[in-house]
Amino acid sequence: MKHLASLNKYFVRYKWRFLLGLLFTAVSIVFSIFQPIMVRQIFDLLEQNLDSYHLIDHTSLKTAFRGHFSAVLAFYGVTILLLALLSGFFMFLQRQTLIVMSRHIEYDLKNEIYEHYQKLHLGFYKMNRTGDLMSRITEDVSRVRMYVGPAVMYATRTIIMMVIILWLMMNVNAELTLYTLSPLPFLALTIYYVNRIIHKKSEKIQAQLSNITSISQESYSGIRVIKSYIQEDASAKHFEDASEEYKQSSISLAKTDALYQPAMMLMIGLSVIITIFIGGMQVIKGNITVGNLAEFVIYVNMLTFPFFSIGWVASMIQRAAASQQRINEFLDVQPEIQDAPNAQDVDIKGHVRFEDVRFMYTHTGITALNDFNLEIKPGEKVAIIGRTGSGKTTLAQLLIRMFDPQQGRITIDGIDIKQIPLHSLRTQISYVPQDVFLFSDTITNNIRFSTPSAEQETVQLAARQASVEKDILQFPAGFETEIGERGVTLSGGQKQRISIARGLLKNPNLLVFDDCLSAVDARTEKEIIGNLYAYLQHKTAIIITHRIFALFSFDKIIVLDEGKIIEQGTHNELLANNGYYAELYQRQQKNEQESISE
Ligand SMILES: Nc1ncnc2c1ncn2[C@@H]1O[C@H](COP(=O)(O)OP(=O)(O)OP(=O)(O)O)[C@@H](O)[C@H]1O
Repeated sequence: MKHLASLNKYFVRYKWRFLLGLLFTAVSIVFSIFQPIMVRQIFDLLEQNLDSYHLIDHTSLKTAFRGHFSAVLAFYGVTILLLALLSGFFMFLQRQTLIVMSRHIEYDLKNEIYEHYQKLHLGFYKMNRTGDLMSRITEDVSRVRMYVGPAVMYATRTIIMMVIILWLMMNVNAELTLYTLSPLPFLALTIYYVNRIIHKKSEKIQAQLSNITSISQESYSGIRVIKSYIQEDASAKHFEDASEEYKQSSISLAKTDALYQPAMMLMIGLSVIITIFIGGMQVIKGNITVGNLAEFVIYVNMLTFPFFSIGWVASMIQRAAASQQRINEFLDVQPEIQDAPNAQDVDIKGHVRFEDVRFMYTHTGITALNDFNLEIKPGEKVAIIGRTGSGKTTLAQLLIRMFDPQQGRITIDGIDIKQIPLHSLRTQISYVPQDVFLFSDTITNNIRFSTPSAEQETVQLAARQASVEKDILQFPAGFETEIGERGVTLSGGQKQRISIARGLLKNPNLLVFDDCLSAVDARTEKEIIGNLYAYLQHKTAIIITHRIFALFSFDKIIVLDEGKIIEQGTHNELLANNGYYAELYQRQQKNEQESISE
């Protein structure tokens, strides 16, 4: 329950709506309470006047009596109808305030979680599964909404109603009240337990349903592999098994559900029978009137829903508390990468230094960089080459502070990057990642992602510089072509070049290209390198690559192995060195010659 306390700030935020909702609830209940009182008065009137009516022996007097009595009854009937309408109207207002408030809270909470997710460091995403992140922002928030909306609404309704009705009943006859209410706590308990069983079963069904969804999603996206390995039958069997489990659980839930209503009706029926039986005896003894008995039967009916709500609300609160606990676990995680308190904006020129940097991925214990030192002067172009897993990407990630090194420091223009606000640092560095990620949107919007305010011409220029403009213009919708699941399927090389265009559009002084030409053919690679040469003239660039770009005259080439620099120098110096670089170069030359002769 303590976990739900973190939601109190929302009740404070929407206090007027909340208080108004409570007021409407109370008013609606008061109007509904008058109805049994009026019924009692009708019955009592009938009881008191029936004997006198029978004693009248004059026909015209009898007719006048009946006329008068009918008018009284009509008055009561209309009043009861009006009361019911008023009660219903205020109930409508109560839902309009409390349920609408819960929708506002749901919206705020989702945004709070989403914004928090955005601030969290990459390590957090490595530690938690995407499905888990998603279910907290969707399913858990929905359960919490059930608490801030319907549960709060029914709980307040129940409390107010029970207090008023119990007071009224006790005033009439305490003994009858106790007898009448005796089955109702069992009703609350039954509802509570049946609800728990239903929820457990529903959760199992939900998990099975998402399993079915992911099985089908995987088989649709992997349909080419399934077909090429002729695994259609196996795939169908896999789906059928999952569906069978789902069917069994759904049938089991339907059986429990079927118990729900009869159990409720049984308890209500029991209360009514007890009321009529014990109440009847009290009427005979003269302790209460027939009107009181009628009033009691209505009270019992009015109380059944509140008692039913107790069980329902209790299980709703339990589920919401568990969900809020899960949400709080994430909300309590502090981003490891944060702005230093004294961080100051700077205009980055591009003088980069790694000083004795050591970095280990804490969750795996892998040391990706060790005693790493490197200086890149403004305007220099540096290539980073090395075997797979040698730490090249890690180096780039450290520069844009996706992670912070455990030892040593990285400076830009002489300032420790921890002293530069994250936003300023990342705005002034273009990082073109190894894994291309394009959104299901138009090509223009994908390129513009790095600079939302960019003009269309600038977007087109960036595409030209990344040698992808011609490809884009071949599509009927050109730059407005939709890409992604329902749009055009791009080749790996086209995707990489769009990703490069996105990086170039930012036009910063410092750029990092992380192996982003791996899917591009040799001719296009030459073209892009030619374009980059002009583009990068006065900029600092780090180009991470598996291939040697002999055409690009790098100021420095760094060869990494197991997180350490094993060679560095210019192209010619490294060839003369006859080490890993020279070996890689010779292998590459040989491959190129072989492919030409083929
Ligand atoms: N997010 C991560 N969590 C844990 N370990 C990681 C992570 N990313 C990389 N590593 C490990 O750190 C080491 C360096 O990886 P890194 O990606 O920097 O190498 P790389 O030289 O860029 O490799 P490649 O050329 O294949 O991209 C590798 O052993 C890798 O397994």
